[in-house]
Amino acid sequence: MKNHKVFIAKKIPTEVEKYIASHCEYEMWDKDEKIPQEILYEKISDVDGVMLSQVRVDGRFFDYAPKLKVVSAISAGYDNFDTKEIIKRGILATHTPKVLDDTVADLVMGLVLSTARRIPELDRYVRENRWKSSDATTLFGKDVSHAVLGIVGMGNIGRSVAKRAKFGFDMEVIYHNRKRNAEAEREIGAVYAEFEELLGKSDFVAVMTPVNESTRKMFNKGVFEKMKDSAILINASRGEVVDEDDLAEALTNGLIAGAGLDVYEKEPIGRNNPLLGMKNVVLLPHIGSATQSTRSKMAEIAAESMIKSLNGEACEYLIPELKNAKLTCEK
Ligand SMILES: NC(=O)C1=CN([C@@H]2O[C@H](COP(=O)(O)OP(=O)(O)OC[C@H]3O[C@@H](n4cnc5c(N)ncnc54)[C@H](OP(=O)(O)O)[C@@H]3O)[C@@H](O)[C@H]2O)C=CC1
Ligand SMILES: O=CC(=O)O
Repeated sequence: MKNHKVFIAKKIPTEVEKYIASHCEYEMWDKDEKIPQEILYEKISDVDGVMLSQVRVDGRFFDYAPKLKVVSAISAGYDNFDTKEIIKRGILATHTPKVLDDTVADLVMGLVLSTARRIPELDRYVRENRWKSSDATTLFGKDVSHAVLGIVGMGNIGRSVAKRAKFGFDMEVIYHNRKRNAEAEREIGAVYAEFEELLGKSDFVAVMTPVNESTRKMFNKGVFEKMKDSAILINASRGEVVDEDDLAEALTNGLIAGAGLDVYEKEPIGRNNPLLGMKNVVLLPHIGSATQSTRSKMAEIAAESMIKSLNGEACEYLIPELKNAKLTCEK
């Protein structure tokens, strides 16, 4: 008899499903589309653990899951978690940082290159049979090599971006965090800058902070005014870190030159979003960690974390707020 019952709110690889099946009774939402909220709330009514991503986990969620002990996010970001409520209810919460750093950093550099050299725009130009001469100055872009990259949020992913920028493109890397990152300074030669200094110096500003009280709408009109008018904003963190109305205005009025985005205030993006009509913007559908291999590893870690937590074994992937509150998985 298996002791625990869990619900997996998202399709996961078969190997990971087998691993869960060997430890628990389980049910899984195995469709590609997102699970409807009413089905999720029904499915969690008698489970001890749940694995999910991009679902709001708050008091209401817990009210539908009276037996719940563990919630395991298949993502590095856990801004969907109401951490105060999690601590109040004594629930264990885990996430999947680090395993996706290289994959997300590759995509960030992809956004840097595709905005700077206008790759999606010029791909359309060729397909639409508008190519007459490669000498036309109207096709020129900006250099990435040797340019200044300002990283706001030099954490796990920020550091992987910095490595690529420094050692792959010989960029000058500056960064801003609330606390200095000694490892990034020592290993990569990244130089700490105050926020305003970074804005004024950077050719590319890459945002890699979580969304929290200190970062929500951190990038707004006042900030765009302090950036170079030739600068490009890259955001693969969370849409809420950028005021999207102010960004659209800044791009229209030439306060900044372009943007490469993987994340938005509303996802999927609304059909009337003005960013859709701008050719100096490259838009991706929140796919930072979306490779087969990385998503499989994330599901594996999330599953192991859930099972270990349910069994009262040590788990390194507890969210930092629980570690800070001295909560552990161990019985
Ligand atoms: N597009 C995608 O698919 C993905 C997006 N993400 C997003 O990326 C975020 C970052 O991930 P990860 O690198 O693992 O997280 P980390 O926690 O390792 O790094 C976050 C960094 O942001 C800094 N930070 C936090 N608040 C501020 C602030 N107010 N000003 C400046 N810096 C700040 C932190 O430093 P300090 O505390 O010293 O300020 C820390 O260095 C995730 O939270 C998630 O939202 C993650 C994975 C995939
Ligand atoms: O956005 C994705 C994540 O892992 O966080």
